[in-house]
Amino acid sequence: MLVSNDVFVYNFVSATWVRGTSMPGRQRLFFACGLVEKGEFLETDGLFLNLPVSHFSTHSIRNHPLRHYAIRMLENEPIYLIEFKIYCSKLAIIKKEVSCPNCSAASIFCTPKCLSIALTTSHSQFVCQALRRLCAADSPLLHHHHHDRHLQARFLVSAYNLAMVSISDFHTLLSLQGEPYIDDASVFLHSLISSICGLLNLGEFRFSVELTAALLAKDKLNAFGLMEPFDQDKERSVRAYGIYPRASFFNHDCLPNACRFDYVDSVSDSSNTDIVVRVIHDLPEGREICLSYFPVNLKYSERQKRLKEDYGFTCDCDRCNVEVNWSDNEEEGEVEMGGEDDDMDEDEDEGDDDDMRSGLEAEGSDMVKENDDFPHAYFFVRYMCNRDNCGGTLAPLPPSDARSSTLMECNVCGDVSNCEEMDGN
Ligand SMILES: C[S@@+](CC[C@H](N)C(=O)[O-])C[C@H]1O[C@@H](n2cnc3c(N)ncnc32)[C@H](O)[C@@H]1O
Repeated sequence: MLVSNDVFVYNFVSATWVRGTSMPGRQRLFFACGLVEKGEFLETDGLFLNLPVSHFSTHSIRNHPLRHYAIRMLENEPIYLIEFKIYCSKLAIIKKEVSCPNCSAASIFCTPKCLSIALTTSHSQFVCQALRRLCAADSPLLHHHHHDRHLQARFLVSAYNLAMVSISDFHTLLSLQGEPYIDDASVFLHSLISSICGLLNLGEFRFSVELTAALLAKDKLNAFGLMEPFDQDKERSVRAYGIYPRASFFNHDCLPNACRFDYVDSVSDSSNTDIVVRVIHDLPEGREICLSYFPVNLKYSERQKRLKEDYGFTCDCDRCNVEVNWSDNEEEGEVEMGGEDDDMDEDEDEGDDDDMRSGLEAEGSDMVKENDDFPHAYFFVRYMCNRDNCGGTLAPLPPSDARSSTLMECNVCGDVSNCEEMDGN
């Protein structure tokens, strides 16, 4: 068994997943401790992985430049930040909004009841006052700086509120990976929070620039971005960030064996913000279950840059170990494999793909073939969506009646295709 101390065991559907700390330099991973069949999923139970994002209708989501932060810690009332307002979390779609009477410019709720619940939790007096002051703050630095500074300030207000309303949830947030790094941004944000909130009494924690920097680091390394709906003609942007404490234990791999789905726009109740992680293909016992932190079709240099800058590590996954030896031209070759601009065009590479497919299928579900110049070609053919400008990853729908599904769903555009047809059966 690949686990040592700090082990947590969860049961999901028919698979057992284990989180342990055994790998050198890598911590708290999910491991399959039995065969995990393709499509099986880490089921959100509406508790720790459930992150309601918005109560807007699909139409208004599309037309609203939403960006928000959410913290949902266990059963704590979540906090949602969208642009410069805080939204409640109760319902996915509401007809009429209710504003907080004290900071109407900053916070909106779905019903009066929801507002009254929030007043003792996510929208405490502290948050209400801090938001009012933050909206009124006319710091040239805020205007000067990136728009992200506002979002970070909102995140900090939410995080510090957590320390006051649920210390155990605050502990959970602080237990996530991410070391404090004191730089100009954290110093600026800490003094901003100090100026609008005063000296916070956080019990066992000392309100300090170190703590602010630690919170910012947790956010940076662990927040999940929930994207705007897919639109073939537009670049997709993030509309929400959320911290899902347990889902954030998944490490990254450039050829992931699991991928994340959300159904923000297609589910009409509050579970529309559940995160669902599904494995892409069967996994043997002991295999680490990894996600890709960004679309899988990025080039080696782009992936390394993002992982270094955003997550602070150098990736040495199997795919990177092959691509590190590629010349720039070869790298270009990979990206253009399917056409001019990052898209797959199956026709062009049909012959090669077929060879690769049969070779790898004969080997079982392991995608990496040693001594091959392009061992992951199969992955792109089989598991990358080929819709224009999509770049999503395909995973089978969950198994039903003990049978694996042959339907593959794209985690970006939502298209469902039949893999038997793809295989020509
Ligand atoms: C969302 S957390 C993943 C879970 C984390 N390992 C933990 O123990 O909580 C992201 C961080 O995990 C580490 N990480 C994730 N994937 C990694 C990989 N392939 N190699 C090395 N470190 C990785 C990096 O420090 C990254 O910033």
